[in-house]
Amino acid sequence: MTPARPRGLYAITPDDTDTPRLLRRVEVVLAAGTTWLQYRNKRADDALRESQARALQPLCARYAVPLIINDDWPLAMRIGADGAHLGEDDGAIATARAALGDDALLGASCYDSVERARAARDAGAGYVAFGAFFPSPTKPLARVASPALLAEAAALGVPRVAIGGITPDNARLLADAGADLLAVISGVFDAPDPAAAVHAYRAAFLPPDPEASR
Ligand SMILES: Cc1ncc(COP(=O)(O)OP(=O)(O)O)c(N)n1
Ligand SMILES: Cc1ncsc1CCOP(=O)(O)O
Ligand SMILES: [Mg+2]
Repeated sequence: MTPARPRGLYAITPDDTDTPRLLRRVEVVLAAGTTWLQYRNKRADDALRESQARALQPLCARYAVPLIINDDWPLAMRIGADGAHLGEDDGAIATARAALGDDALLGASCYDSVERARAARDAGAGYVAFGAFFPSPTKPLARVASPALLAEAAALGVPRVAIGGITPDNARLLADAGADLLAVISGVFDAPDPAAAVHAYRAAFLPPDPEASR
């Protein structure tokens, strides 16, 4: 299942229907050091989602970054992606686990509920995601979660992902609260310098820089 304790940035693609541009934007983020990449595109139709996901595969492979497909585990299975991420409307975790096999990265949205996370883990989720922790420009109506949830979920024994309105300025609060991965769309892809943003998110997992407070 999920390899030992991944930590860092879990970048999620923006709704970009221009495939060459999407690939250019993603490559900057991969080169800067994202830990995982999720392909998510709410503006693409099925055919475009499949072709974009397939185009991202060799790029992710070049940087040794796992590619996880949002919403659609059959697409992940068809193209042999590294995994899938499922929310409450995206099908049963147990069905996806049975189809994708033990090695797939399989994540479940758990919103603000540790009970939901426990059930997802028991059904085969390899990581659990909570949020939104902060107002999200991408999903303004997302359910709200409190950082204390991340510590409560530690006992589940699977990586904990935080999502929703995460910026370089609030990232450390979530890392310190127990998040293993910070899932981010706008904070990375809408940043004036996406590579610098990736570095800033990664820094949230490092000891504080004593020079910064001088
Ligand atoms: C890592 C991660 N966490 C949560 C989500 C949200 O999933 P879902 O609730 O299905 O919402 P959509 O992303 O489909 O709008 C996610 N995609 N990734
Ligand atoms: C998919 C999703 N689920 C909860 S918030 C969110 C969007 C995250 O995007 P951003 O990092 O721009 O807030
Ligand atoms: Mg979904």
